[in-house]
Amino acid sequence: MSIIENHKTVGSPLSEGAKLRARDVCVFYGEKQAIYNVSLDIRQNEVIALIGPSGCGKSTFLRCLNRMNDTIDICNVTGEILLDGDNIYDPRVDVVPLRATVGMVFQKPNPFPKSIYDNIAYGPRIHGLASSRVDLDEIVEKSLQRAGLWNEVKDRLHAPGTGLSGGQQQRLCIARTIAVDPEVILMDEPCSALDPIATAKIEELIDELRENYTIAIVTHSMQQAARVSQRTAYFHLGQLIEVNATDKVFTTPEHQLTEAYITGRFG
Ligand SMILES: Nc1ncnc2c1ncn2[C@@H]1O[C@H](COP(=O)(O)OP(=O)(O)OP(=O)(O)O)[C@@H](O)[C@H]1O
Repeated sequence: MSIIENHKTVGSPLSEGAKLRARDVCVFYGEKQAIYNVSLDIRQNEVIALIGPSGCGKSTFLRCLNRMNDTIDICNVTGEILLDGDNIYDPRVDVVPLRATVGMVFQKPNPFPKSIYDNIAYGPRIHGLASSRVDLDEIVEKSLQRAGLWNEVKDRLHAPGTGLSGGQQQRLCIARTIAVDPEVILMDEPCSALDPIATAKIEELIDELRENYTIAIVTHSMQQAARVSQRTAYFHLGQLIEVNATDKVFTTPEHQLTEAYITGRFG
């Protein structure tokens, strides 16, 4: 029997007082199963990194956490995901406010073809978060400040967002996520399109954001996982193999598959 058929998750996938709890989550694309019975808690104000070889299901699992997989017709999710104890897959849940509370930043910066100001103001307008122009101005400024972009753009708020550098665009997308008052931010390889300097800025920002938000980040870079996260979850062929404190995962992993991956024997 292969290791994977026989595996039991090691580490501590469950915890007290978690912000998000995934229980026995399976994901299917049509007939094909991509995630197998994953149970994992994500704690308040932590950065958790999801790592593993290409195709192991990191992004699929991340997208379960704010029902982004609902946008893929053939995708079917079973199991339970609780946000502060409430099942986000309950049919009564409206995914629009859910995706504001559990926001997402994608691999490639995707600003709207609008001004910097309107990129940030768009969400608060739809969600009715500002009662006046002054309110809206305040949200825009605060979000850009939290995303570490305010000083670079405050004199050109009405210039197109697409005119910013790649790293600035990604911080704009983070500011846009922040503007609708999220509690959790999901990041799917947010630095893979960025140079090392822009990457360092986003990593610094992730560390600052942890004070106010809970963050789950998918990354291919083990150095990045080590730099930004407190816990790391290792996925392999759709299964959660190990979750532990990040320094433990990278120094004394409990599972031989984790060890093989971090030492570069596959992946
Ligand atoms: N929209 C889709 N339709 C069908 N199959 C999909 C779809 N998205 C992902 N898959 C399949 O699900 C499995 C997990 O893919 P996923 O993208 O979640 O992995 P990943 O670990 O994030 O990979 P990578 O590191 O390459 O981005 C793969 O076998 C992939 O081919």
